[in-house]
Amino acid sequence: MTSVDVTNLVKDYGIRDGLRRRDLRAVDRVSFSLLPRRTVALVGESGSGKSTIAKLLTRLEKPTSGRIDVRLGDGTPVVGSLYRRHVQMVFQDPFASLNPFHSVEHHVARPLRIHGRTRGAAATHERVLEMLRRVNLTPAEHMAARRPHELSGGQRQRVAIARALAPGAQVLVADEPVSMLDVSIRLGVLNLLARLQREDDLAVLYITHDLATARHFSDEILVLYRGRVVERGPADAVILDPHHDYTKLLAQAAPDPERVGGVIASSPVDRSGIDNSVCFDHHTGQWEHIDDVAARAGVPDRHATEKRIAS
Ligand SMILES: Nc1ncnc2c1ncn2[C@@H]1O[C@H](COP(=O)(O)OP(=O)(O)OP(=O)(O)O)[C@@H](O)[C@H]1O
Repeated sequence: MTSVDVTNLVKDYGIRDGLRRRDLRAVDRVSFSLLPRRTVALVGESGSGKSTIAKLLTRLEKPTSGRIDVRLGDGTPVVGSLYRRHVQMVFQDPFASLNPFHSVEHHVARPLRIHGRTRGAAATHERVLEMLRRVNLTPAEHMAARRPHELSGGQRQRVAIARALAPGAQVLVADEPVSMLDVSIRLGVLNLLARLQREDDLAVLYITHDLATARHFSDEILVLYRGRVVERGPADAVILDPHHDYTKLLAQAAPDPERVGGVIASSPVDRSGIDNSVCFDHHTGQWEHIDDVAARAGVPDRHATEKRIAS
């Protein structure tokens, strides 16, 4: 069982501003923990920093500062190539994330070989079929021989999930995993992720625009606004009793929080006066300034976090 502690994560990108260059802070002192069998949802609009956090967790980007500590159940740090095996990502676009020239079998077999999970062609083939059955891509022999263009979006995303789990991943970062899929099949893919999570004791970070699925499929929600966490707490509390003006705005923009696919409106809404220097924490029932949250996060208290999330 693997868990992740993210502490005061910061990511600055150098951007061109007219003739000058300046830093844009995409992620500002974000802290959270991912625990086995638990899902944390990161919600926020486009540009709030969600994908940047996913890239930092999966080492596609390097943090400017802050820590990401991945540990096994006994506390052993997960580093180097083991990190890549343990922490895997499911991307938003199942059309772009699979290579059109390779078969389904190739996509799932590759991580098995790279991470030394199977020995020999026969064992690898068997494991590929097993993974395909686990994600309900059957008959597995038939599906293994298909190429991505022969599959629907939902089937492709199942291949992407099988590929992510093949190396024995314990931490799954799912970046808008269903937003490009037909609304009618979204629930099926999310239910599949939930089942795999239970079976493999996965720690999941679920990144989404969709408050309804965030509520149904996560234990904890972090609301991100311009790189900072402005509200956090148990999923129901954040959605049913939002405190921060930004969360309220998201909840209003989502037409029906009970309906899966109730996506946050992408049209511009008035954000004047919204303050991302304060965060409401439903666990403590208190508002805190980001400087105070960040100062406390520097001294992580895992036990308290676990107890809070479990309660
Ligand atoms: N490589 C980059 N170079 C410069 N700026 C970047 C880069 N990647 C992201 N940003 C900026 O960082 C901020 C956060 O972007 P990010 O993609 O993390 O947001 P997001 O919430 O995931 O949005 P979306 O849902 O559209 O992916 C944005 O202002 C974005 O323009």
